[in-house]
Amino acid sequence: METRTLVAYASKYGSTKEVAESITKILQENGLTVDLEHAKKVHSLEEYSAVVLGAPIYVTHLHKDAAGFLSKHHEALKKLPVAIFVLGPLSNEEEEWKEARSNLDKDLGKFPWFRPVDTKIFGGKFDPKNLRFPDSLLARLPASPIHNMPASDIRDWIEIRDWAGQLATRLQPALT
Ligand SMILES: Cc1cc2nc3c(=O)[nH]c(=O)nc-3n(C[C@H](O)[C@H](O)[C@H](O)COP(=O)(O)O)c2cc1C
Repeated sequence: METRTLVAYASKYGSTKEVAESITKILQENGLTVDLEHAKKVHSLEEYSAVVLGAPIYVTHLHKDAAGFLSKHHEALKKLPVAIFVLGPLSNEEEEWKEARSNLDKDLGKFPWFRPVDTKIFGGKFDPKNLRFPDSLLARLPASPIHNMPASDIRDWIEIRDWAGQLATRLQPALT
């Protein structure tokens, strides 16, 4: 029987989607059969043997489409190997990465049944010119952490590809 892996993602401005695309490609290059889908568009996990979920952090929380995915598919996800990756930090400051990890742990703590095979944080991408409401409004508030923040893209594509490559071997045994 053919086994399939799902890469599901949530994304507001596309940077997590691009990472999900890169991870999909690496998994495929490593011999896995992979579908890439927006998390909201996934109706059933019936045909999948493993899942990779990707999402950005927004205002200290995992994107709602990822949280919704975990809630909606919780019975199926309990029985599958699942890896999660998250985009967030916009600089290399240690404090920002620690905060992202703590925010992620807090949100995943709401799903105590969820035991991912790996939980990875990658740096994110930020472009103040592309922000839509209400983020554009948030960026104008002097007290906001994104006020006057310059554009940045600290996604580390080598790290992303390495992670996906290792994931392929970790998900493989579950697929055989
Ligand atoms: C309004 C706004 C709030 C954000 N809040 C956080 C945050 O609380 N923690 C964090 O680590 N990153 C935060 N980020 C950074 C995003 O997670 C990062 O830009 C990510 O790459 C966006 O993914 P997307 O392009 O897929 O939507 C925020 C970005 C924006 C625009």
